Amino acid sequence: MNAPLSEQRCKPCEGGVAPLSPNEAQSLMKQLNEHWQLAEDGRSIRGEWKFRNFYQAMSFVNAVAHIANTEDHHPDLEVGYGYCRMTYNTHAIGGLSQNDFICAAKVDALPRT
Ligand SMILES: C[C@H](O)[C@H](O)[C@H]1CNC2=NC(N)=NC(=O)C2=N1
Repeated sequence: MNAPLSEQRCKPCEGGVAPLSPNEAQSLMKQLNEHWQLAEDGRSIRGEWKFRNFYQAMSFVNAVAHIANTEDHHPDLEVGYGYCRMTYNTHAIGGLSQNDFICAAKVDALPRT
């Protein structure tokens, strides 16, 4: 049995491996919370969060940035007053890897205010 995604660490990825298949991606989606959606083309996952104000949104996004820095795997972020939207994919392979799901699970494990 593998460790939960949120306890795994990202592995450096510089290409040369196949992206996850749609079936593999669908199966990993079950370990993420309801914020996340698998893109129709199966090449990215996207999440949206609502917050009471700018402070809460920025606090969340700073914690997400910390995950990105410690895992060396980086989301695309849109953030503003009361909202954050986030997309993960693995640029090096033009699709999804386990790294995307590890980071998404770590985002899900963040404490919410
Ligand atoms: C070696 C290291 O894994 C790569 O440079 C990382 C950095 N962060 C990254 N982030 C994302 N989202 N995709 C990548 O392919 C990627 N590559």
